[in-house]
Amino acid sequence: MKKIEHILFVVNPIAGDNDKTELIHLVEKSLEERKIKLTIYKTTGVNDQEQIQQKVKENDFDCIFVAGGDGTIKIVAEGVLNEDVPLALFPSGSANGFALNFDIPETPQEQLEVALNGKVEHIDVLKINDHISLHLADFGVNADLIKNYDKSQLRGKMGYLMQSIPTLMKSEHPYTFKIVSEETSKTVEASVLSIANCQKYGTGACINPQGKTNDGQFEIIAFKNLNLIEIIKTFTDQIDLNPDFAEVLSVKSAEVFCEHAVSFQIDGEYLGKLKNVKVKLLNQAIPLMVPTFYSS
Ligand SMILES: Nc1ncnc2c1ncn2[C@@H]1O[C@H](COP(=O)(O)OP(=O)(O)OP(=O)(O)O)[C@@H](O)[C@H]1O
Repeated sequence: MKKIEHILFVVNPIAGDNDKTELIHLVEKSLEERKIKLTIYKTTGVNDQEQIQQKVKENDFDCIFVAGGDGTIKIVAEGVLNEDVPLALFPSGSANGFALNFDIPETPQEQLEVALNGKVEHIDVLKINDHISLHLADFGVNADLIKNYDKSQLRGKMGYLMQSIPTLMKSEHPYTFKIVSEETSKTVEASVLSIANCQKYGTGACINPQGKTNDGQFEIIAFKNLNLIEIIKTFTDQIDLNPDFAEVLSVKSAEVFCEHAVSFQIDGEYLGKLKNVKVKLLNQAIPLMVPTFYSS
């Protein structure tokens, strides 16, 4: 990586409902000591992607620091997809599932060390219909949960937990999906059909143990039932998913058709009920700062 001279720091002030003043001071002080120029952009929730794109076009940033949750990372990544500027993560949202996949450390000091002295990993990105997915998309019960979470007042993990039982009671799973790809064409019944670029959800559940974020492939995983024991196992260091619980397909592109419209979410954003999605992989499209010990 070339010498760092100018950094853009995108901060979502409301993400995770936590105060980011200390983090901003830490970054300001450290960069000043290193004589690195810093531009801070605080998101407003309106036209953030366009504003960030504009700043990136007008400046020659060497890295973009992002403080927020998965939603903020996505806004930034989508906006600078073709710019080849590495992103560095300061996870501070209520959902930080994407960062969890790259061993990003917990403290802001350590995160800053990765941002400045880590290594660059180029990661795959999925294009699903007209959207970008960095992390995990799915049809079914989890998308229903995200819809219900969005409508509720309670944020964070507790908000998800509170919605889980009512969601399970109301969802009409399992659903029937037809998956068509270069590699295969098959019909599956599933409660959740995941389209996975990464391994882990923000809860830490590893639903795609085979997933590598730079191998030019992604996984489609049909969770045939919501077996509690198997779900608990996804929180442990399991090697593989039980085939009676989940069927995994590794593909390079795919189209998914649903018998009836089913709830769908991408990276935590609910997109409504859909009958069909087309998925294309953009190989190693995003440069990301990761710890030097990280191995994909
Ligand atoms: N200043 C702001 N005021 C209100 N909304 C904002 C602001 N800045 C960004 N946003 C919105 O925050 C969302 C992204 O939040 P992000 O996912 O990063 O954090 P989060 O705490 O995990 O969020 P959530 O609890 O909704 O999952 C986007 O929808 C974005 O438009």
